[in-house]
Order: sequence, then C-alpha cells, then structure tokens
Amino acid sequence: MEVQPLQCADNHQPSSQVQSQNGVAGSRGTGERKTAAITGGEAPAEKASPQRRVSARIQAREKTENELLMKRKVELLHDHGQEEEEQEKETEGNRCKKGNACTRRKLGDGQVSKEVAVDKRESLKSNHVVKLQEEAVKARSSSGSVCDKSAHAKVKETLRLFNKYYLHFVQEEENRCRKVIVDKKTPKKKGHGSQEEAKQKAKRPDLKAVSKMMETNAVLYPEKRIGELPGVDVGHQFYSRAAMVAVGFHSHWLNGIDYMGQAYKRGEYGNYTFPLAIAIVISGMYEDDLDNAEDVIYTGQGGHNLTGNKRQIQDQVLERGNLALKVVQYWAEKGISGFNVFKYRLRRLEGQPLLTTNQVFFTYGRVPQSVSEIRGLVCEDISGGQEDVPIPATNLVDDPPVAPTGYKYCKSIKVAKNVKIPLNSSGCNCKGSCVDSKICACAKLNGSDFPYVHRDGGRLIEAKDVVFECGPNCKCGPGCVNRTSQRGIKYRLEVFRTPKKGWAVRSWDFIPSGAPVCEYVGVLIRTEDLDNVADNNYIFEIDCLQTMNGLGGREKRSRDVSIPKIEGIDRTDDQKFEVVPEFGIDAGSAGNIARFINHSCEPNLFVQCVLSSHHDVKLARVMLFAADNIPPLQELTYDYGYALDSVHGPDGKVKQMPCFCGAADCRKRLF
Ligand SMILES: C[S@@+](CC[C@H](N)C(=O)[O-])C[C@H]1O[C@@H](n2cnc3c(N)ncnc32)[C@H](O)[C@@H]1O
Repeated sequence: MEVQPLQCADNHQPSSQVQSQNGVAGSRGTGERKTAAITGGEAPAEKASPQRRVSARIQAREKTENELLMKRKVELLHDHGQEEEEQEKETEGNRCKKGNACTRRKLGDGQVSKEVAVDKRESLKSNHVVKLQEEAVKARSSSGSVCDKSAHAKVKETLRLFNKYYLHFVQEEENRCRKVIVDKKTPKKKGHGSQEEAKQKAKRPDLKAVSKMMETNAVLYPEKRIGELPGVDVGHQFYSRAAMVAVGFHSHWLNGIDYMGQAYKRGEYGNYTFPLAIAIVISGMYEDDLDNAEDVIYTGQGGHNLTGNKRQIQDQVLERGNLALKVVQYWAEKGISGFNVFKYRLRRLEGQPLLTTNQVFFTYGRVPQSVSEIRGLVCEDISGGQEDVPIPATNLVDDPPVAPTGYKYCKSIKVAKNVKIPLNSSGCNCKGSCVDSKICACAKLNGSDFPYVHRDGGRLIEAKDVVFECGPNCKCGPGCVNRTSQRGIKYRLEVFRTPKKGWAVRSWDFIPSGAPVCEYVGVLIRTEDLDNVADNNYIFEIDCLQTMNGLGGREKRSRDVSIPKIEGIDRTDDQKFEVVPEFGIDAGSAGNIARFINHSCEPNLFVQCVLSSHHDVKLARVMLFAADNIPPLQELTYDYGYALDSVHGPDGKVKQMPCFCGAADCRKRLF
C-alpha cells in the first residue's frame, strides 16, 4: 500500500443533491458493497456471517454460469449446423492465409488506424442482399436477443484476445530491440545471437498477433460471408487493420478491398456475380478519396505509392478488387497526380443505423479542446489541483446543474488508525530502469517477466492474480516500467452526470488496452469497522485472494506469479478462501475519481491488485486498467462483481438494484 500524505480538496457539502433520478440512489442509501453480500446494522441477527456472505455470492454466480453454459451449448449446436453446410466451400480467404496476393495499403506498426464499420457491405445492392438482410433481421427477432448478445460478447472477447497477443508480441519486440542495442555495445560472441539475427526476427507485433489468431483458430469469422457480421454494428471502431482481420471483418491487413472470387460461385452464393466486394477500408491513404458518412467516393485499388505519401504513381487497372465493387455508380477519371483512377460511389442502404458523425471522423463525439468549450461545466477540477491533469465535472441533466458534493477529493490512500501497513519489502538492485527479467528480483516475482510493456507509457500485458511492482527499496528509478501504476492519472478524465446512474466518468483521450486508468482511493479500513455500510455506495473490499482463487465464479487469472504465503491460509484448499476480505477502501467521505466510476455488465476496465511497497495481498492496491481500446467519450466502467441476491438491507431482506449499464448482455440488476 502506498501511504502518502493526504491532500483533500473540500467537496464536503450536504449530499442531498447526489441523487439520481427515478428513485435509484445515485450515491446514497442502498447499503451495497462491491464484492460480498452485506447486512445492514439494524438487524444483527440477520448479519451475514463471513461464510454466508461468500456462499451467497458463489451460489448466485454458479447459477449465472450454468445459464451461460447452456446458452453456449445452444450456440455451439447452431454453429455446428452452419459448419456442416459450409464444409464444401473453397474460400479465397484460406488461399490468402497461405500467402497469396495480400499486399497493398501499409500502415505503420502501432499506428492507430481507427477503421469505422461504415457498413461492411454497403456497396451491395442486389435483391439477394436485401433478402439476406431481411433474413438476418428475421432470425434476430425470432431468436430473441440471445443471439445478438452473445455475438457482441464474442466480438469483444476476440478483440481482447487479439490485444493480449499483440501486447505479448510488443514485449517480444521490445526485448529484441534491447538486445540489438546491447549487442551493438558488446563485442560479438560466436554462438550468441548476433545483430543480424536480431534484425531478421523483426516483425510487426500486430501481424504476429493476427498470425497467432489464425494458427489457434481464434478468428471469429474466418469464412467470408455476405451480409452484416453479428456483433459488429455500424459505427464499431477498430483500432488497427490487424484487429479487423482478427475478427474476420476484413480478411487482409493490407488490401483495401476484400472480395469473394469466382470460387464462391460453387457454394451457397451461386446466384451472385463474382468477383464481389464484401468489405472495404477507408484508410485515408488515397489522395483522391472523398468520404463522409452518407456518401463515400471510394478510389479503387492499385497504382499508389506504398511508402505512404498517398501519391498516385500509376494508372489503375480494372481488375481484382476494382472489378468486385458492385456500386451505385462508378467511373474512371484522372486523379490529382494525373493518373487514371477508378471512382466508386457508395451509398448507405436505406434503414441502416446512422453513424455518429457526418464526416467519417472516427470518434464518438467531439472532445472539447479547452475549458470554455465544455458544455455544462459545473467544476473545473474536482481534484482541486491535486491531480496532474485537471478533472472537470459537467452536468447537462439537473436543472439547475449541480456539482458532485458530499466527499473530499483525495489523491492517495488514507490509512485508518488501526490498520498497520507492513514494512517495505526488500527490492531489486537494477539501475535506472529494470530491463533484464532474469536479474530483476521484482520480475522474478512476476513469473520471471515484466508484467508491462513500455509502449504508450506502460501497458499491462494481461490481468494477473497480482502484479508485483518495484517499490521504495528498489534501486531502479521512477521511470522504471515496473512502476507503471504509480504515476497517477495521465488521461483527461471527466466526471459527468447521467440521467439514471448519478455521476459517471469518461475520458477525452483514447485509452489503449492495458493502460492504467486510476487507483481506487479512499480510506483503508478494516471491513469489521465499516459501520455505515447501509448508506455507503463507495466501499471496495480488497478481495484479491478471492479473485486469485476464482471464487464466486470469477475467472481464474494467470498464475505465473509468486503468490506470497498468507498466514493461516493454504492455497490448495479452496474452502479456506471463503473468507470475507479483511480490508476495504471506503471512498464514501474521501476518495478520488474512481469513486465515480459506475458498474457495467460489459465493462471496459478491469480490477487489478498491485503490490509495490509490501507483499501483503490483503492490503494490495486496487488499480483499474483498460480492458479494451477505449475510444474518447465512452463511459469508463468496471464490473462491481456482485452476485444477484447477495446484498441484504438493514431489515435482513434481499436488496435489489436495477442496472442501467445498457450493455447488450446486461444482467438487469447490479445485485
Ligand atoms: C461507486 S458509485 C458510482 C458513482 C455514482 N454513480 C455517483 O453518482 O456517485 C456506485 C453507485 O452508482 C450507481 N450505479 C453504478 N453503476 C450503476 C449501474 N450500472 N446502474 C445503476 N446504477 C449504477 C449505484 O447507485 C451505485 O450504488
């Protein structure tokens, strides 16, 4: 636990205004806690024993799991049926995977190419397409929302897997680059990897991640198909070309036009005229492009300078993808650089959902550039200057608009008097920055590897049981990558008022997956001393042990870390983990931005326990990391992890709270 002097901006005013509309307490009076069932103070007989609290959670989680399992079984049967139908089909996609004809538009590694799903198949206008779309709509409405929901979840899961592989390969690449530098400095030894060898292995991490997805059959839609892809809505943003390939939205990481060739004539699409384009990328790489949301003038493929200056250097030829676009109108013209280019007018199909911007700008809205542009501003910086980046609060909901009140902003953990923070653990002996995982003592605790990559100022490769960071006794400096979560808030966050959930948090900046967003800060307290639980919505129990053991239906996390031995607890005996967390963080009266982050059943953040100054998991720091690539202005959320029916009111009765997260897979209740 990092214990730092408490600095508090005084936001402590009467809390009556911190009420959300329609009767759901936005911030007061529900008595819930984040991870375990609780009982209010007025009915001692009903107070849940530690054992009971956790069992209730486990039971409810098991129920949810069983339901999900059943759902998955149904989907598998459905998928299997489809597979049989498609078995015979020979696909261009497969040939492409074997290495044929996949070269054209190049993006730099790591470049954020925010490709928008304008509509994958908007160039198709035939009756067959309309029919297929009608069938898809019918299928959706007849099978209820289950099909849709799981499709969204699958897309998200696929992208998360891709991001995980990507970060693993980023780490590999960072290590390789380091080796090149070391090799340059040290005389060449025979038998040891030379510079040449290191150079040869260079490959873009995003492309390696795509290959890995293909190798492991993890591409969600590996077969080309006509019609929309379930789970990818109009307006969906991909953050790299490779991510599109990982989902199967587009089967080339370089080509702009993805099309089905003549081979498809023999399959279920026998009535179509091939070649037929099924997905195009508007990458802004052609000097003759003119794109907006309703009408796109798309330039055909070929003849432009692959080095990336967008210049057309040759005439285009009416072949391959250029033949595959069946569109409203097409023509040939002399482009800006005087070469023949093909132009295709693409128009949105009637009835398609609208994009959020008129021009294809790739953001969900317009991010304010200065304080004067902020609509509904009620506070310029709720941290009162404590955070490096000011945190404005806006309110376009209440009349008159009010600012968040009833607490003190507090940048770092405040420790209750009866909580003893363990002494600082011994650290590593690395100089400057920890780089060699075979030498660094902290890396060894993390399974002999660093949990973070350097990219974007430090990104966590994947969620772990616990992350061991370098601490006060380590010899490395503050810039060490293994101190990534200790650098405070670096994104421009905003607290904003919602109609149904009280206050909420969003970022004006794009947040890449694995980036640290903030720590959950408040008063570190013994859970047995929490006496106002019935009125406090801001308690976070430090339940790393439960997470580690996958208790309460949680997903077990990566185990390649040295879990510290915990007195009285044998990790092999799961039952012994059924204990109530001993400590919690109460952000009710004092806390940081994290206290405003709402729950979602499909969250974009995840909770990660981090140990830096000491190694007592029960007192770990609670960090929130980005689970996905998060576009600007998307609400930041994490899963509070309640089991349904696990929360009890002061009268001992099960308490329920409706969930307004709006996710396709919403469980409809917070607890
Ligand atoms: C830690 S606070 C989050 C910030 C809070 N919205 C506020 O106004 O201060 C937790 C409370 O927010 C509300 N909340 C959070 N997520 C919600 C959701 N998905 N649906 C409904 N209410 C939610 C509930 O009142 C919950 O008790």
